[in-house]
Amino acid sequence: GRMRSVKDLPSYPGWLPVIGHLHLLLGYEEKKLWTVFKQICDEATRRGGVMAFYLGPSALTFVSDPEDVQLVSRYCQEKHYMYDMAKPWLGNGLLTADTATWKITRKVMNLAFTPQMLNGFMSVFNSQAQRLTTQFEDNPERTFVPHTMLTINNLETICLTSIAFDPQKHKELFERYRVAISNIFALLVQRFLRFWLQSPFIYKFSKLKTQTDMVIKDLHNLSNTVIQKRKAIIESKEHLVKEDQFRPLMDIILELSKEKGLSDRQVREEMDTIIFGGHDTTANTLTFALMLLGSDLEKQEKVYQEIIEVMGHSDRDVEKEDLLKLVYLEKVIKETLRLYPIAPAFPRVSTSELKIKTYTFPAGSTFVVDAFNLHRHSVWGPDAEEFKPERWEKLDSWPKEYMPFGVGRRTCIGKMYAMMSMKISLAHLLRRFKVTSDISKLTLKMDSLLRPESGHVITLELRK
Ligand code: HEM
Repeated sequence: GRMRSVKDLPSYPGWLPVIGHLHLLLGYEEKKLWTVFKQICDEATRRGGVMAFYLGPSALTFVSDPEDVQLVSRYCQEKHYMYDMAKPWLGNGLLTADTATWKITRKVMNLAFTPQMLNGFMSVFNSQAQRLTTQFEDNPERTFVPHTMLTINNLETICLTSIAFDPQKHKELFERYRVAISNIFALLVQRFLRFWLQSPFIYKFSKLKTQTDMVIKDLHNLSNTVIQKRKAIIESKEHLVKEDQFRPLMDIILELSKEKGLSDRQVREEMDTIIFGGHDTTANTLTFALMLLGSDLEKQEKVYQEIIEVMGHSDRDVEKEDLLKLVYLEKVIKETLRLYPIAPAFPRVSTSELKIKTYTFPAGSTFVVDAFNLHRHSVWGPDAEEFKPERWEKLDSWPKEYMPFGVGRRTCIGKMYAMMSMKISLAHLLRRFKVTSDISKLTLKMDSLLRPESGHVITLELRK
């Protein structure tokens, strides 16, 4: 058939000259952002799986059909300028780096994210899961929103494993860091949504910039201090490390940095990026998993029976060997990430001409991969909306219609870390408690991630 140009693309209703669809984003509110975003994604699906949404004059093309998503993930490596808004904090760390820089640093970082390193983290994952279980048990309420406890636990874990910062020893500093990190994203998203502030000139004189700069200064101070201290420790002592022994990521990266010529600043940017990438991602996924299992007691029982089969009726730590045997639990986590991909969409920019359906896109076009709808595409079958961990028995381990950890080469570096830590947390929690909840009451919101907004209460019953 005849190829058409971008101008012929169906466009989302409500387009206005000059500003395009930006006015739809006005009135910043996380819940609204998710509502608008979901409407755009759903409309794109209705319009045949490819549709434009205009940020001013520049089009974002939404795609959610498996073949189109494949093309975009293969041919569009460059990140969108909206990532630049996080650069004052994360600099050229993996997440925000331009492709040329990323190619070099990702190779170095891959050398740190090894199975040995993860095995060394098992003790931290286990003690953090024990801690969480105790907190749930000590909570005076049997029915409560677990989200804050999960989020704090998640941040503690990433601080321990990445920079060996122990929140129990530095309670005040940790609390300051926790508040700063929860503020920074709200501030960055505000800049994006108050689109006039995207202009560096206007932004320069705004109150938002003053606020943001202060928070970033705090965040940088903390990571700089911790890194410098650690560097001194490493250099002052003989560093004998046994295999499988815990070593924070930073040690490995500091070592590699000498070999590979990373500056102190680069080390800081990578550590800040790791902490950002891992600070509440597993917490959100765990909240969704508890909601799903709490609303389906039959499947929860199946998980429980598996845990008992593998670990017996003890409260011992989860060992490396156990992880491989907790196969149904793994399916539960995958299915949770299918229905609730915490990163529901990824913007990417093409570096060459690209043909999608009947349209020809020039280099420099922006696509938004809509993972939320991809995960509900008809290829998943008529029960795509249902929580069915069993479906994974018949699927490839990572089918191409499944992208909870991102697209193309710039996928999540923390995927194995996340799977391991979530498995361990759930094994500890689910053998101690029976969870009930009502997922039909769950509402969602979005800032940098997809999060529960309300209705995410759970009720715990201690298992005998
Ligand atoms: C359930 C847990 C997690 C999910 C669903 C998840 C998802 C993702 C996704 C979708 C991306 C790609 C983002 C994009 O294209 O812009 C990504 C990138 C990244 N994630 Fe994760 N993530 C998780 C946990 C973690 C953890 C625990 C860490 C750190 C230990 C981490 C560190 C990173 C980093 C550094 C990147 C940038 C990678 C690069 O561009 O090279 N993530 N993650």
